[in-house]
Amino acid sequence: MAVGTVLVTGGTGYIGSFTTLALLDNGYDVVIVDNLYNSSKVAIDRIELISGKRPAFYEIDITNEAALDGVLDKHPEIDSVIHFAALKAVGESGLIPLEYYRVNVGGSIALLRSMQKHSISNIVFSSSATVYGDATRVPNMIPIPEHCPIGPTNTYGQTKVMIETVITEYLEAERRNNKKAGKPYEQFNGALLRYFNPCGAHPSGVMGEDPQGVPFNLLPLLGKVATGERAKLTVFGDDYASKDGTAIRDYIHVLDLASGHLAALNYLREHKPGVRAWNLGSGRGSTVFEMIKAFSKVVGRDLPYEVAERRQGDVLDLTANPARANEELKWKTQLTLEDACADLWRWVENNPTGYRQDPPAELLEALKAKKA
Ligand SMILES: O=c1ccn([C@@H]2O[C@H](COP(=O)(O)OP(=O)(O)O[C@H]3O[C@H](CO)[C@H](O)[C@H](O)[C@H]3O)[C@@H](O)[C@H]2O)c(=O)[nH]1
Repeated sequence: MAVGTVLVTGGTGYIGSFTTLALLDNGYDVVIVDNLYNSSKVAIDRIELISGKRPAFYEIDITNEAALDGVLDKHPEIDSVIHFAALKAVGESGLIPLEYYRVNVGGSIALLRSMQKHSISNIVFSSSATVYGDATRVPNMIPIPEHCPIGPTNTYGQTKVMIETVITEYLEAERRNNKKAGKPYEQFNGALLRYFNPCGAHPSGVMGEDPQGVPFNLLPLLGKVATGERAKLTVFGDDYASKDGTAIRDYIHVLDLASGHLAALNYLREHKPGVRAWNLGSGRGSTVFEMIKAFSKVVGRDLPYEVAERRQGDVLDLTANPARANEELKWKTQLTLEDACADLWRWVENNPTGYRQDPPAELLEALKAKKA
């Protein structure tokens, strides 16, 4: 029998698909809802290829409360939710803020309302380190602990803060109201997972990030330079107060990030802590130049770049203090930057069009041999 059944919203996306894989590999059953806006259904085939298990899937928009109700009616076995479904492009969020609030905040409210109607009371939420904004504005806050003051610098980050607030106030009210009425209340629990910079792919080379449009994150762009799809990388600013002038981020392998979700879910179920935020990062900062060097090394040649102006809204340093997750969730990153670069390159080199083509036969053979 399954350990439990989890509704994963946005489960065909990059982090959602890897978390689904981690859940299936650890005895959970999974039901995915996703509108495929920035993802592909093929991710489900790859999850099955690797895990031997297929999650249930419903093509549903997170803002459609009636449709969510329908899925929860059909799956009374669902006892927890991991919520990824959202729009996530920082630049775009400033251009169409209403759409970001409608989908991200409105979608989360629809989900919580549907959960409430179906007495599902555990939620793990995909938040972001972007809620901290420029942590260098506060003395002694790098590496960033969870008590660092919140201060997002863009609309996308603002939606994450608002969703954290909605989840917190909702769950705390449920606990309070039920306690007052003499009813059980400890079942209402929430994890706010603030991720730093997710990267990497599955080591098999058959599963990775497959954004539908033009990527805007550093590592996917470096991948495109390596395959020749882009002539060079543009480095956004070399006049930051870092050792080489480029900005510092805490890059975390997507497999580690996925296991962080599993650890948080297990913690909620076991310890019933109410609502709690955890940073998911490695605690190690790397500059843009260090990333170019690390990725060039796995590709086997120097990747071309040019330095341009800083990108608007970028901050000097987003490095996690992951001590709380290390201690409470008994979770810490296991994989290195070199692992992430090697796995990303294997994915990109073998699947230049992402999920739009089958992976090479030799990768499938290797996967089969490994499973046998
Ligand atoms: O072409 C590029 C792309 C990025 N960078 C630099 O590389 C670093 C990382 O940039 P990413 O766009 O990969 O990541 P961000 O730190 O900007 O973004 C992360 O934080 C964001 C909020 O700040 C969102 O949460 C986003 O999903 C998450 O990946 C930054 O210093 C950026 O300036 C470049 O130099 N050139």
